[in-house]
Amino acid sequence: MHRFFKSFYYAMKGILHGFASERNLKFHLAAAVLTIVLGFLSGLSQMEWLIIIMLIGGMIALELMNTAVERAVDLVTDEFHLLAKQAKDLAAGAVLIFAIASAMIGLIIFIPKWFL
Ligand SMILES: Nc1ncnc2c1ncn2[C@@H]1O[C@H](COP(=O)(O)OP(=O)(O)OP(=O)(O)O)[C@@H](O)[C@H]1O
Repeated sequence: MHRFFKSFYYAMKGILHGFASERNLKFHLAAAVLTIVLGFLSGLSQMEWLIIIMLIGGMIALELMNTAVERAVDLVTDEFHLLAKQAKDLAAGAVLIFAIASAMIGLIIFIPKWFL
């Protein structure tokens, strides 16, 4: 049990470090708060809330993983290296794909509530 709480403690430290140091994570947090406020104003269904929670959680988790890749690459080299570039660009690409999919799903959920 002690090990479990220690892992939880370090995971929380990682999350806090991510939000404190990464501009993108601050942006995602602001977008998440805005989405939740809009969700309450729009009267989302239970299923819509489940989707929104999954998207917000997935987006933040993916951005934390992207930051971890950046840190790991920077630890290995601070010189230009094609593999370092590919690793960072691939991780950033994963974030971008999830962000685009999230934005599209968000529009599909919210547009009918406000404009149709
Ligand atoms: N060691 C490296 N070798 C080659 N290319 C690199 C290297 N480090 C970074 N790059 C390139 O520069 C881009 C930006 O890298 P950087 O580490 O500044 O991350 P970032 O996308 O600006 O993220 P953040 O704003 O969170 O720091 C990478 O996507 C990659 O294409």
